[in-house]
Amino acid sequence: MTVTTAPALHVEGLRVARGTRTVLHDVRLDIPAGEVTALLGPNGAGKSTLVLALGGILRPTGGRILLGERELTGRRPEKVRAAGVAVVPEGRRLLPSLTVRDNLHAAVYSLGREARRPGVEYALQLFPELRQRWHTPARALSGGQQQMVVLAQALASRPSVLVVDELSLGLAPVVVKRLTPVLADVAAAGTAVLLIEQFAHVALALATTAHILEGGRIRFSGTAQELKDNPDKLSAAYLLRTNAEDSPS
Ligand SMILES: Nc1ncnc2c1ncn2[C@@H]1O[C@H](COP(=O)(O)OP(=O)(O)OP(=O)(O)O)[C@@H](O)[C@H]1O
Repeated sequence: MTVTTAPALHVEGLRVARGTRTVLHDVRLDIPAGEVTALLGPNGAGKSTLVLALGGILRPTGGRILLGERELTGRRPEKVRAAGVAVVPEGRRLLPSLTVRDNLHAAVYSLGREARRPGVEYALQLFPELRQRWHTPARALSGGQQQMVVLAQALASRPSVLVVDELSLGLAPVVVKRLTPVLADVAAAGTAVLLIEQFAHVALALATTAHILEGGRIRFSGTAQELKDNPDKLSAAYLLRTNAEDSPS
């Protein structure tokens, strides 16, 4: 596989408010090309807020977001996306009455004419199962297939950076096992992948570097191996759950 050197995403001193309350304080993260970085943390830690800020949906009140040398802070979502940062927010929905084909075509519509077809082809190489469901309306797909289309939509733009919020939420372990190698392959091909998970085992199995966000602050940054070797460093007990049956209902 050809490894390209995509720029890394750098987050420095990021501060983000929801309403009048600051929920992210001085967040610093590097998301390097060519690997998966995990961001773990309990409910309400601010993970989804960070994802929305990275995607340009929430405007930071302080700090910077850089793609390589390029300033993305305060840019609108379409500009962020055009710069090469694809964000899959938690619970992203497809257009239910549109087919897989039309959902994918809608996602690549804003790309240049030449990039559309190769983008869709690339996404279908990663998820060949979608060819069999090509003319199926999204509402008739299983949860796992819907998540595949959502990831395919993000990957069809061949992003330099892919941010995925709660990949495994609501999915059966067998489906998660199907999806996670795709993220590993995408990273191995040179993309910077940030995987946000409430359940540590999924993310730590893929990640090189891991961060723990708690109360809107980064409490740990180190190797994923360090967290696997020292589970006590995962400060919230439920981060240690090892399968979906343990998920809080
Ligand atoms: N729309 C909103 N308006 C005001 N406060 C919000 C809003 N959305 C989230 N918050 C608050 O911001 C903080 C961070 O929430 P966020 O959703 O980013 O956390 P999270 O780590 O993604 O948790 P979860 O896994 O539960 O989504 C929480 O205290 C939450 O109550």
